Amino acid sequence: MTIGLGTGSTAYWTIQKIGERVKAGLDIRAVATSVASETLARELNIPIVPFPEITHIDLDIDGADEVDDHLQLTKGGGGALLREKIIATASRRMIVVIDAAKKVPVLGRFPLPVEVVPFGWELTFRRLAALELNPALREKDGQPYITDNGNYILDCHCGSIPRPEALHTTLNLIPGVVENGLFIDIADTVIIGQEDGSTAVLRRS
Ligand SMILES: O=C[C@H](O)[C@H](O)[C@H](O)COP(=O)(O)O
Repeated sequence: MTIGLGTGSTAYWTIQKIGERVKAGLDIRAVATSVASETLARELNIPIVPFPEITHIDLDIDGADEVDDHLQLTKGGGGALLREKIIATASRRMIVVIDAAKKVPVLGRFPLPVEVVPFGWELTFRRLAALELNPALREKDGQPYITDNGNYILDCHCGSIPRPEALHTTLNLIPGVVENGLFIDIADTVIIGQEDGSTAVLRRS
């Protein structure tokens, strides 16, 4: 199988486990959704397949920042949303792993990350502000945070998102927006780790 490796503190453990199984003889190859996850995979001797050789991706396993009742997701808290969405939408199946605190009835408690090109980002910022999305430029060490793709992130403190499909379309039609963190109709299965150590599984109907 060809496996998509997610990004973040939850995906980290998935990659560790896959690394253990590869060491024990599991025959898979992988594609990573961030520089950090690719570095980790290489350290664990998980074979990384170059893009020209990929004909299909069987399964993508990733974390999320929020999951709603319809299995729509918010992602990008770690800044990897663009690569994550490219890999997730190219995969036959996507499994999302979260802890129970990330399962919400309606998205919006977690700020929605929007990746934008640095050129004229202030204009893009104003477009988002005009939509009352309350954007904030993500920073690291007092400088704009730079994604693996050389872009900026605007975190939108927009509150409840009752119609994520509509917001997703609105955002991606704005010139300067590269991608947003709403993953619509992409996740097939969500595995929720509960505080008592058990898991709950949600599946797209
Ligand atoms: O950009 C980062 C990704 O979308 C992560 O999968 C998401 O932020 C969840 O990360 P974590 O498992 O660290 O909470």
